[in-house]
Amino acid sequence: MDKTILVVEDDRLLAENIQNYLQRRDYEAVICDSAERALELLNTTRPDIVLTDNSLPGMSGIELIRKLQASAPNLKTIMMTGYGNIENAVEAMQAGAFHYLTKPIALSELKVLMEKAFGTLKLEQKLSFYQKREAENAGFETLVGGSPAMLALKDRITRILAAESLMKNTDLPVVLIEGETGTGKELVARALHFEGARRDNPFVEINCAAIPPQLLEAELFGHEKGAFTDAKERRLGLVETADGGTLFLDEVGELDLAMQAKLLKLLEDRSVRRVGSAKERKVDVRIISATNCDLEQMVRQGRFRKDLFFRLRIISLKVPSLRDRGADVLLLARYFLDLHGKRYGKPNLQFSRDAEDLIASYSWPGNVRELKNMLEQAALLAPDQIVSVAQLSVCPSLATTYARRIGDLENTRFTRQTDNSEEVSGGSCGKDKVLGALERTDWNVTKSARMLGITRDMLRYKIEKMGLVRPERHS
Ligand SMILES: Nc1ncnc2c1ncn2[C@@H]1O[C@H](COP(=O)(O)OP(=O)(O)OP(=O)(O)O)[C@@H](O)[C@H]1O
Repeated sequence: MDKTILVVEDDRLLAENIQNYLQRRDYEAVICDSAERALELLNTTRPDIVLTDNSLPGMSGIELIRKLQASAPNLKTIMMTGYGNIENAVEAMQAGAFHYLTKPIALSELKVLMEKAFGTLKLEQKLSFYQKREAENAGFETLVGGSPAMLALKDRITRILAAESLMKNTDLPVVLIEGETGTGKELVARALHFEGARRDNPFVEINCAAIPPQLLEAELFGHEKGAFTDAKERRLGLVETADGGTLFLDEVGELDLAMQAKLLKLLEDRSVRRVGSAKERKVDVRIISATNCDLEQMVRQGRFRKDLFFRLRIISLKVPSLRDRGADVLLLARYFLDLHGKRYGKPNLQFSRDAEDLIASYSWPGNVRELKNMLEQAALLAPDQIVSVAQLSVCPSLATTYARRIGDLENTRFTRQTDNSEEVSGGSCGKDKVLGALERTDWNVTKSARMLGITRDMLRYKIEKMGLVRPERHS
């Protein structure tokens, strides 16, 4: 990386001193004596850092920083202020400066600051590299499926994106994505972000069910140093991290009422207050949330705020369950078998006829995720090119269904009904019930799964997804 610094200083001697010092350290240093000239030089010198004095003839250094923030936000600016002129330093930082230096300039301090600024730039470049890589796997085409239900969903997403592209600003509407667990809600959220106007900015996700309520506020809104015992440093929250981009709130139905009130405030004021701070900070985030709960029912039960529900559901998307996608089940099964097969060095894996029948007849309570995970195991363990029922039966719940299907049609119907029940699908937002069952059975997964009417695999998945941890016993 070429490291170029533009020094804006009308004291010629000082400017040349700084230039010589930086050049001796292998930096490219260009000097100029006014903010206006600095702006002209931007295109030709393409600096990474602008080091500027404040009192310049014409436009001030602070004004220059403001202009640079607006036109070249990736650039790092550093303000040089007169000794004791702390107001200027504060103003510069508020205008978006990376740092400030007090005059007389200590060259050793300048060196440390340059290293720090270039270190930050490198990290940011790395982040944007990861972001680009992530974007490649997050577009619209990652949503496999051609069933009427999926085509309707894709059509709705396309229409939303088309309408958003006509918007004059990037203040994109809030979206709520509903659907059973594992149906692809996160994939839909990513498609909306990476196909939309905010695609070059961060996509930050948080699973509201996986973080204990007492930690969630600091995680989302950040905290100041010393705000609580473990707050050794000031930390940005995820909302601020997502500034300019999208904040994806997964399992939003798991937020408790106190956090719901804070989220509502964020949606209304577009600002955050870090824990331990009195200051509100403006943020520009697009909020997409997802849930497998029946939020309307939760509103009726007083468990979810009505005003928040309406705020979150400006645009609503429903992702269909896998069992309602007809031939997509096989399409996805072949897609995943191929995907995992290639990963494990087994290209050209195929299903036997029976295996396809079985896949098509099972009700997939864990939806696409269950299918994908099951096929990873099948691909890994496949002894030859044809994947038969025997390889699929590594998934106990599937084996049971198959056994029932061929032995007892009545039972199959029963299984399907059970699998379709709210409890299995997570449609009634089962965290309390899951926890209740686990507590009653002393965390016996088999017994709890039976009690809940779901498979053991499904219960294990839910435990992991909901971040449930068995409490330690105290003797
Ligand atoms: N239509 C699809 N095409 C390809 N892969 C899919 C599709 N739908 C889901 N997947 C894959 O299935 C897995 C689960 O999807 P995802 O995490 O988006 O589901 P979810 O609805 O957000 O789940 P949860 O409610 O548990 O958070 C992911 O690995 C995802 O890539």
